[in-house]
Amino acid sequence: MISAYTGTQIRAAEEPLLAAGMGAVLMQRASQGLANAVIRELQARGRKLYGASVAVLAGKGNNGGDGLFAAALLAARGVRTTAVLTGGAAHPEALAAFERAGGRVHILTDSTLNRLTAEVARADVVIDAVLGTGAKGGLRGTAAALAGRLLYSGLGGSLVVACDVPSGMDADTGEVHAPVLSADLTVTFGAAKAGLLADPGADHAGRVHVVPIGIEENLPWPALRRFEAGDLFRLLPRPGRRSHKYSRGVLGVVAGSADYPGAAVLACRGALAAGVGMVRYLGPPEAAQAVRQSCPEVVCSASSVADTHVQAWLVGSGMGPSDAEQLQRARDAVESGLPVIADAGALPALPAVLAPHVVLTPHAGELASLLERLRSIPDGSAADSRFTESPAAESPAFGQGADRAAVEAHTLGAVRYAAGLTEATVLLKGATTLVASPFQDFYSQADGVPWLASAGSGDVLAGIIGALLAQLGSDVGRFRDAGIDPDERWAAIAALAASLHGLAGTTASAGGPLTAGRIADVLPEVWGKVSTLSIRLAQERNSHPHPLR
Ligand SMILES: NC(=O)C1=CN([C@@H]2O[C@H](COP(=O)(O)OP(=O)(O)OC[C@H]3O[C@@H](n4cnc5c(N)ncnc54)[C@H](OP(=O)(O)O)[C@@H]3O)[C@@H](O)[C@H]2O)[C@@H](O)CC1
Ligand SMILES: [K+]
Repeated sequence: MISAYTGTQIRAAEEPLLAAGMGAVLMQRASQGLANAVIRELQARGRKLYGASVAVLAGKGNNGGDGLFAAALLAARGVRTTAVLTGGAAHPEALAAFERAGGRVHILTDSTLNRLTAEVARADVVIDAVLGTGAKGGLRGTAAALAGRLLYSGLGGSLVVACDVPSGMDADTGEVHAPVLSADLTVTFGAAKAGLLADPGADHAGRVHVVPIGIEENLPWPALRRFEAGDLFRLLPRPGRRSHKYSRGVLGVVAGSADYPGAAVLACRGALAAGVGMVRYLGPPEAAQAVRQSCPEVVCSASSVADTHVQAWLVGSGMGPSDAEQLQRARDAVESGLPVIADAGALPALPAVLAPHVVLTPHAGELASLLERLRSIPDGSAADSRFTESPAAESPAFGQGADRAAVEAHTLGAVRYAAGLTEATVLLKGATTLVASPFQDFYSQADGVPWLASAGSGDVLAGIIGALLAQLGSDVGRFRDAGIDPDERWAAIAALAASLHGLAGTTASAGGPLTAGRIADVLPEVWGKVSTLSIRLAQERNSHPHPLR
């Protein structure tokens, strides 16, 4: 499991060490880790250190200090190093060390902007050390102009390495203040920052590499977590010798419509591939017919929710506002008190306030609509009072209303806000999938590939979540043993499903396009390989000195 923290949490964890006079030691560890990472990248590209060129963009704070100390270490190894001071001043000791090591220093001003842009663009490696966790907002003035020009003209073959965070990215939330240099690699100190694991920050972070600096014991409960293969291996269900189809979990599926029978098929295929003991499908004849043809394993009927014995429900995929009977079933499923995954068409039809065992799975547009609907609920309901108390309500993105772009720019805030308002578990689909529990536990999974953005992919994900809810929903001990609060297991289950879906999508794509049905086809094989994968990742971690964790 990878744990990520806000910049504020990291700074608080540093505090006791700073008070003990260890600030310089922390910086030395950080800059050594950064320099090592740059050396590894150059060597991986077959470059000799002697003669390679590194440009460091250094702000006036400690982030710039890390960059300058790292560049000094590189200069001592024969790397040609140039520092561009973006804030006039620089961390004094780091600047002195850099100059002693033979680095060249330039001050960024309006008159040096053109020349320095060209010089930086020629470097083999650009270290972005303008702003770190102490930043307020994004790059300003000539620093913004330099970044803008580098982005506009392209950095050619330069490798961009962000020091701690890409400058202009909010370490807490992943929000970005343009212009931000997109990094190939972010070398981050102490622990991963939450913003690196949430879009749009993750878009700019590249690979994330954590350098331990000795604050680990002071870290609090993480702001965000990410499951890895080993966690999947530990948490995914496996049938016992005496298991039977009912004990392994039965999922009820209320999905599809006469217009969209395919959604019902894909949801059922996702569920079957994710190990559920049995699927019972309820829906209109057109969709039931399609399900029977594609999935003879599924038991189809037109009965009511009350008459159908299951452990969990999947509702909403492929349903529209005019599918009155299906929508009533969706509401009945939520009323039943059983775990529910509510997707697509069900989202606008459910009560405003739900419960943690209801998992909502909107994409950004659907989440914006949901937030708008909740905003318009009259009469100071419970949801309304939380709206004004929520930190996200202070954000211009949500205080004045939400649209798709606002949600995409503030994914972590949006998902947190939605979970708080609805009291449900909310999974926001995207390149990085975020899950928030109403108790404010967060997961981020990014196991997939862009090809997963295809029609029907979300229906398969709904099926996988439903299958895991049916199998794991009552298995409180499994989560407690893994250090997950049992009350938070719904978010963990949704994150596990998102991870499986991403891994299966990656396998189904094999570097090229995929169709949604293929995700379900390869899922059993991916599930089987999770244990092998977890062992391989553990081996890689042991051979790699500073893994992301
Ligand atoms: N604490 C430690 O011991 C360790 C810290 N570490 C490192 O320190 C980093 C945090 O350092 P930091 O706190 O100095 O803040 P940092 O991110 O460099 O920037 C703040 C500076 O920039 C300024 N500024 C602010 N916003 C601005 C803007 N938009 N545009 C322009 N300027 C802006 C602000 O000045 P102000 O405006 O407040 O006068 C201030 O001078 C952290 O990310 C990690 O890399 C590691 O070495 C481990 C040990
Ligand atoms: K930075």
